Amino acid sequence: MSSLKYLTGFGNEFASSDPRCPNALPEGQNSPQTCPHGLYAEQLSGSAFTCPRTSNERSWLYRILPSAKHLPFKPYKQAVQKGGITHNWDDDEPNPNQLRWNPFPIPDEEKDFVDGMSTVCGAGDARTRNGVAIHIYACNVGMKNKVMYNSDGDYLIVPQQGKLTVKTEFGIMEVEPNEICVVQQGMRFHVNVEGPSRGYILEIFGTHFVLPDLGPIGANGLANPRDFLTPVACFEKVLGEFTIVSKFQGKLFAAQQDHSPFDVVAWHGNYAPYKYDLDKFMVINAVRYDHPDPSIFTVLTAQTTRPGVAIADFVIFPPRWSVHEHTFRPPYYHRNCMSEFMGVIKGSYEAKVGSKPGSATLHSMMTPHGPDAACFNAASKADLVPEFIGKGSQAFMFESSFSMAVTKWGNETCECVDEEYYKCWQGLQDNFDELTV
Ligand SMILES: O=C(O)Cc1cc(O)ccc1O
Ligand SMILES: [Fe+2]
Repeated sequence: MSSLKYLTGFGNEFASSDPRCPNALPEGQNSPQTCPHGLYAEQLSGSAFTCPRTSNERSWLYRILPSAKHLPFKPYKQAVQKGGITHNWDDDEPNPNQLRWNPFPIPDEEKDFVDGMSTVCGAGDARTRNGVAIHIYACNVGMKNKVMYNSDGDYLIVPQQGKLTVKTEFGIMEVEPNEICVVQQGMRFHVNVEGPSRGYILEIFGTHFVLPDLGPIGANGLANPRDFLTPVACFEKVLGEFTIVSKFQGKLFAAQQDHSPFDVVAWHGNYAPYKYDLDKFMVINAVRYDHPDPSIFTVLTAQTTRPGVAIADFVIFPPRWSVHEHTFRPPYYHRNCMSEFMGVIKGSYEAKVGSKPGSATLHSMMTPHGPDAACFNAASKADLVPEFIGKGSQAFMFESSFSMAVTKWGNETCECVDEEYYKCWQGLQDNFDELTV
């Protein structure tokens, strides 16, 4: 059981001060002539200064040394032979096929979170602040004196195997599989792992995740704000060589500094990392007939400027009761004007018999998909008694309004593309009863 403490709530105006150094938060103002304990004041802005209050995000950090004290950045090369991070969406030819990846391999050789990250697909642009990228991480050692920050966007991290200890400037979070965390643009973070670890990352450029509106659902439900956990201030004063890796315009750069960036003694504001336990999701569904759209399972959404249209939604398929009458209960067959990237955290996904943890699928814009033949045949004949589905399972979807390109690594060099995927629909029979026409 972890002894870490957290602040509760989504997007609150938090304030946190490391109890080892009392009264470190300046009172009544953000930038006193001299800060308590000789600290430096530093603002981290997550939105334009002039954003409306509802979307204005910033935090004030009181730290031993300002982030500016580092040596110049130079290009950083990930220790990978194939793959790695890219925003080059013309890396390969467009691929409209139904795609499935067998569980992404975890390397045998030592690899940390930064070097173990490769981009599968994405679209849009970090420079013009509108886009999305999906990455896989597969690693087995903690980052040594290496610390990362993302200048391009926010990371929503979905661990599938192995607990992550994510140390940030704001404090430390432990994130287990079936939990997620969000580390926003600019925040320095360090990832420690306890062994072979793997997961999925949704990156958004240009905005931040919010909770979806609830409309007629009312004031409560889906992911409840009080279940989001933000770390508390926890500083270290460590002198020594630190490598700061910056992801900037889709490329990595590294700079050296002689002190730990985790030297924030106190902070306040509403721009802070958080984690969420997917088991806390309050599931809503049909209780009479028909299969609702999966938007009912949205945990977090990153909206475009078009009302209701997301750069990306994070959607889960949690264990739940299925009670619909005279209904084909699994997902319907469909073609979507959105891109659907799905992964499996544990168990398997209800529409695909035998789908495996650590695997993924991509059904791109207008690419037809739906239950495989085995699922269709079973569900068409099933006795429609109330049934608890997905016990011990958790699948999820990153759904995006962007038409995503698959990278060369995603199409080929990851070496886990399931070339047979299309076959799962080939067994579907023509059941048309011509006698009734
Ligand atoms: O394709 C999928 O499996 C995801 C999905 C699930 C669902 O319940 C309805 C629509 C949908 O796209
Ligand atoms: Fe779908």
